[in-house]
Amino acid sequence: MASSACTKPIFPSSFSLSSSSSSESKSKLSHVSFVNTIPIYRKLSHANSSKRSLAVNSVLKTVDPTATSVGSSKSEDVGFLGEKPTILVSEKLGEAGLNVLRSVGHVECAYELSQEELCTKISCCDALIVRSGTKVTREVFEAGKGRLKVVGRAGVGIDNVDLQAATEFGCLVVNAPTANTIAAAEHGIALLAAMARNIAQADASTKAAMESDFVENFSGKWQRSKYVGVSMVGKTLAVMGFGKVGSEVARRAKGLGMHVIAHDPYAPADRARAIGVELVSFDQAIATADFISLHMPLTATTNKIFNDDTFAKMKKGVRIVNVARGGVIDEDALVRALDNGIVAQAALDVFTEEPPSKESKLVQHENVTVTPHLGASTKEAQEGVAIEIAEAVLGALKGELSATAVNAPMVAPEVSILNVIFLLFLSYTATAINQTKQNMIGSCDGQVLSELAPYVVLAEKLGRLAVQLVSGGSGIKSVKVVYRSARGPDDLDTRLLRAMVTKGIIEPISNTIVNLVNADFIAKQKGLRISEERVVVDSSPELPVESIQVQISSVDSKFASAISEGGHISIDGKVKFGEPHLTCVGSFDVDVSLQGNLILCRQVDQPGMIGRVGNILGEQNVNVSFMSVGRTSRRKQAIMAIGVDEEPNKQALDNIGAVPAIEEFVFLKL
Ligand SMILES: NC(=O)c1ccc[n+]([C@@H]2O[C@H](COP(=O)([O-])OP(=O)(O)OC[C@H]3O[C@@H](n4cnc5c(N)ncnc54)[C@H](O)[C@@H]3O)[C@@H](O)[C@H]2O)c1
Ligand SMILES: O=C(O)[C@H](O)COP(=O)(O)O
Repeated sequence: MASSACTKPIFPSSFSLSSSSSSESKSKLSHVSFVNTIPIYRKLSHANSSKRSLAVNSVLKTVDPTATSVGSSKSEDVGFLGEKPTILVSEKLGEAGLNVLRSVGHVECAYELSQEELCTKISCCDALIVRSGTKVTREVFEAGKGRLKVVGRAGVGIDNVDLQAATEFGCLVVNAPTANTIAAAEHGIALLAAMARNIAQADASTKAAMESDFVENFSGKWQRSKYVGVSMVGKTLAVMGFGKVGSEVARRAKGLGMHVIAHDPYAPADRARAIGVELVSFDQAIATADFISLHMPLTATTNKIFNDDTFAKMKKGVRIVNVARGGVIDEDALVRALDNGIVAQAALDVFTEEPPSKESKLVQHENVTVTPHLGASTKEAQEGVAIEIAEAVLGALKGELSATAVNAPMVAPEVSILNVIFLLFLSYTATAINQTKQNMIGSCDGQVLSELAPYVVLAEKLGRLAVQLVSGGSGIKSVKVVYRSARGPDDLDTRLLRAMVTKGIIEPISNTIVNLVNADFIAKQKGLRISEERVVVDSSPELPVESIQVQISSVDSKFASAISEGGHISIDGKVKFGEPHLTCVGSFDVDVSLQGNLILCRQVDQPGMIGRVGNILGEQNVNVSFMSVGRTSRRKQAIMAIGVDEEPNKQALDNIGAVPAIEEFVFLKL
């Protein structure tokens, strides 16, 4: 059992305020010293109530006016006041990173802890550093309550960290997203070649023959004909997920003389072109590939995306490599596909359950090569992630904003209205956002949140809708957000709204949590250019924003009517009666409350359409919440926007598509 003796926490567990205001006209918030490690957005001036601005206090020193005593383990000249931080490292971390941590804190390396041991130790720690093997559950955050300030994930995937719990307990989670990219790509290529040439099987057979008492001179076991492989040159490799790792795999496969295609609905086409890779649809990729290499994140959309249906569409004899996440493959379906020969071989570094159970038919399958999640395990990558994460964790402990923060902390409402804004970023659903809004707004003293809150919800929903209108195979590169407002640029700070549009666009297509801290960083990392335009309109300056328009350029749309005359996907929204509404799709005016889900149909304007679609939905017990029709002119083209509480099943959607007057339709989740 782990020791439970604790040294003093480096910071008190609650915020303390030191007010030194001499002028009533200045906000008390500008005089607050936050005795914590939470990145804070500080309100610079509140003197002119019509001018509201947010500013990032990028290196917020943690000044505790009460902390004056100097103890023997004080850490000075490194940005910490009070005791040195205690940092628990629960999985092997590169020495260079450990040295960075040791230079400022007490570092304890304790590997293979049980959950109980981890919970005991964590109550004495300010920071925890893990890889993918430690499950950082709600219980861990509960045990670390009041002390644990930051969890550092020395790698990319954060699926082993309960982000919601981290957020609720005010614990920042940071990762190291770039330092192991090359290692993962190299491992993908290593598995590809090993699989094509049966390296693992041949190695095992040859060694087994040497150990056997029954063979002499390898008689019958020098299996040259059994392990004839396949060549890679000239073969088609489909890279599924053309992000950091996928594009490096593609680059290397080109060097091996392979014909490389890629599927990634959100990758910029010019990045693919630059590497000489053609972006294709999912079906085209899997139907034409001789080899398929998986590099997408595990999200609700990609979960078991390789299943009986998709294996059936593959070329017989295809070979599959997975160094992404086990969950993107239905493992039972893969066993079936291997048994019936659709998949000739698979090489897997990752599994739904890690380590897999002893009974796993997949791991035991003779045509499967496995490694125990070694993608990131090179000396170089481990040194790289160790330094990257050590710096991120120490920065977070000093109160610096981290570009690799994947959540944001929840703080007491009385601290700052600006901190409350973070809460909106933590809310994954509209309901949660609304609840948060209801719970928090009343207790806040500023106006920034209360006036922007409904627009924050609108901005995220417009982003979420717009990205769902992009058809597969085309990359999103450029997004423009147009704000129509009666206020001048100085009176409207749109960073929060821009971040929410970014969140709405990115979160449905990745496993990245976007917040105010990391929105611009994530957008840049994904090659997404978000530009903004403000149009001054003649309306009430009481409203911060009259309407928001989200445009996505140079992409095809699943719903052609969403393309405006300017040639881009374009949707507009407004806040009406405190609720977000969709007011324009492409060139069609509509008016539908953005709640639940949405069906957009284009049809020839004629009587009876609302009834027909309403009946189809009603038959499937789908409740229509709102409906609006916008048309070019009488009896010409019209768009019907239908808000629905439930998700219609396939039958209902097929029936809508079969209505003769309906020319196109799309179902969108809000
Ligand atoms: N085995 C290992 O040790 C190891 C090491 C590093 C990364 N990884 C894993 O590899 C994966 C990729 O990592 P990365 O750093 O390249 O991430 P990334 O975010 O840079 O790239 C992921 C790409 O997948 C794309 N994508 C999202 N949804 C998709 C879909 N439905 N179909 C196709 N593409 C889709 C995204 O647009 C993005 O371009 C992650 O799952 C990560 O956890 C594993
Ligand atoms: O997500 C990642 O970074 C990889 O899967 C590596 O995980 P690891 O740090 O546990 O090797």
